[in-house]
Amino acid sequence: MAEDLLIVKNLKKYYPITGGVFGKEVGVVKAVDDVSFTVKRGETFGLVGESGCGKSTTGRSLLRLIEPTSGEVVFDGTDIIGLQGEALRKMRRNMQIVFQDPFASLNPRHNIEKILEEPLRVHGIGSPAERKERVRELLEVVGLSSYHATRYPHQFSGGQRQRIGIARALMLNPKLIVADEPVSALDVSIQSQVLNLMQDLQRDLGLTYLFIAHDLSVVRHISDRVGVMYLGRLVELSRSEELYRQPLHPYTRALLSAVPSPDPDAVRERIILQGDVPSPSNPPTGCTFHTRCPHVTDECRQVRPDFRDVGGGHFVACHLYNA
Ligand SMILES: Nc1ncnc2c1ncn2[C@@H]1O[C@H](COP(=O)(O)OP(=O)(O)OP(=O)(O)O)[C@@H](O)[C@H]1O
Repeated sequence: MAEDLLIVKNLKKYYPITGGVFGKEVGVVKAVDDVSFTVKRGETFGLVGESGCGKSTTGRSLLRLIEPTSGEVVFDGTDIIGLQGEALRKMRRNMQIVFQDPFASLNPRHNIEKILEEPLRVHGIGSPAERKERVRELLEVVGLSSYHATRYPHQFSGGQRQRIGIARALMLNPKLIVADEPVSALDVSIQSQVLNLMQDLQRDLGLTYLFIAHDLSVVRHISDRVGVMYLGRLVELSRSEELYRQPLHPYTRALLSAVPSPDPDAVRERIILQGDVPSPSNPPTGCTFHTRCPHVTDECRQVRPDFRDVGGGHFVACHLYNA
């Protein structure tokens, strides 16, 4: 069995920008622009970056909820980009998503039983009695009770709704869960409960997570490895402890300088990013971060840095680390 459950290679998603009376294509938004990474079986890969950097588009493209413009996505040994019809449907059972806003993703007119049963019905799995049983089982697994099955989404708190979102994702026994900002809408006190639940489920069910967040402190403890995105590209990728101990890319360092350190004696440089994130429809030449980088040189303005392994699987796209 291959170690990598998911291999993403040169993934791109460009959205056309149309204009004029004839709706001609006048440009493109490079939401995801040549992203490559792998996720090992059983690991949690955190994908972080500011709003609009392309995290969600990456997560959805690799589930084929959005059609990527180009690239390769190999899941469990199968390139899923070319899959259609029944083959795609079968593959999708193994890859599920948990959304940020559990309320928006749950049909308010359906009770929990109907919501949770739906994936099983769609895939023609089990008899009505077996499906009912599975719903009750999953409610217990996510820390709710079987009597919750007859209630409606509005009767639950935010944290409970996210537990329901997680139960729905688990109904088909997936191998991979893309968790797209699963705790961002929750109170801080509830966030850690949901994160702990996700970690317990990962251990008990052997799940693999792609965990998307804008907040580096949220992914820190849950992730084995972390990829940092900026303007549609990965700028740094490394094991989680290493990224927090020794961030290399000036963008990662700036993001981390805004996160309070658990060590009160740690002296962190304060980096204030200049200006706003440029538009992904007109990204800067060379290194796309150069317009905001405190270390910018002429080379950065002209030459796009390679995404290089600087040792032990720590990748960075920055001219500061050229050999
Ligand atoms: N359907 C679309 N049409 C055009 N542009 C889009 C579309 N969806 C996303 N974009 C643009 O693509 C870029 C990446 O968006 P994406 O939602 O993936 O970012 P994100 O990092 O997940 O941000 P957020 O956390 O705010 O969702 C943004 O500039 C966004 O405006």
